[in-house]
Amino acid sequence: MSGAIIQVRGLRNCFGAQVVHDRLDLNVIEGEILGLVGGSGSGKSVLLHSIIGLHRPDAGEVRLWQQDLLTLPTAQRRALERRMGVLFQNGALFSSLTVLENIALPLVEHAGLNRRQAGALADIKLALAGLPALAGGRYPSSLSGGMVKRAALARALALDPQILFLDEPTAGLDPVSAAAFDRLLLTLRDALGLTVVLVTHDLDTLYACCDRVAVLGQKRVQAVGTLAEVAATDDAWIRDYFHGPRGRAARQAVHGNEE
Ligand SMILES: Nc1ncnc2c1ncn2[C@@H]1O[C@H](COP(=O)(O)OP(=O)(O)OP(=O)(O)O)[C@@H](O)[C@H]1O
Repeated sequence: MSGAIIQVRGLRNCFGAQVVHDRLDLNVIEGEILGLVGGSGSGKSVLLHSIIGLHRPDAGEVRLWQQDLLTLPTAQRRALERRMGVLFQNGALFSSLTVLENIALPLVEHAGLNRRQAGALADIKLALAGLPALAGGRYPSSLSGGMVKRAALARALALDPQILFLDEPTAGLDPVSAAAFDRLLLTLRDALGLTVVLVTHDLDTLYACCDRVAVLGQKRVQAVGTLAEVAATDDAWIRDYFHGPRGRAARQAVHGNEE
């Protein structure tokens, strides 16, 4: 792992009188899978949206590859955006398009491919996300939850991003599908050299996939480091989260009973 590919400095986000983030700092290291965790409403999604330029912070700075997305001229901003893939919480696929058309869309719109070329590449992304070719002709509403996540992942990978952002990718999946998604993520990271930022409540995903974890709370990053480092932090929420029954079960599933 080399330097920080994402630097968040002094981030402040407010909605009316509600302060969600205040002087929040975070680094994401190239090649890592970083898990973002924290209680409901701690601002994980708002942080993700701030990083990808969907939400303009009230103060502070987000630098991606040393550049501030929000101050770049449009063409440069678009170029930087193409280096990021995003899987939103509900998949956010267009319901009136087939899965293949959903994946091909960014290739037509942002990479300037014709429909035939985009379709051929979309087929490859579909396979990369572990979906059978037949799924390409189906509409999102006819897919299982796990397949929707994979279709959304295929679309997020359409433009060969270097950073992948995932907002609760395993939410709503049964444990077997969630574990399969975790394995797919690790395979893709290793094969494609991706950097991954992952918002999750899923302790199994954290233990199975993440190199580091950042815990949001009290408007900041309360702790960041390896799972072992973060789990050892003296903080009430972290203690309950990592050392409660679910945390113990997730840790044992990966490490056995050695602790
Ligand atoms: N567009 C908005 N307008 C007003 N308030 C917002 C908006 N977006 C987020 N918030 C508020 O900001 C806070 C943080 O929201 P966010 O969705 O980032 O939390 P989260 O940590 O992702 O929560 P969860 O784990 O429940 O998904 C919440 O109190 C939310 O109501």
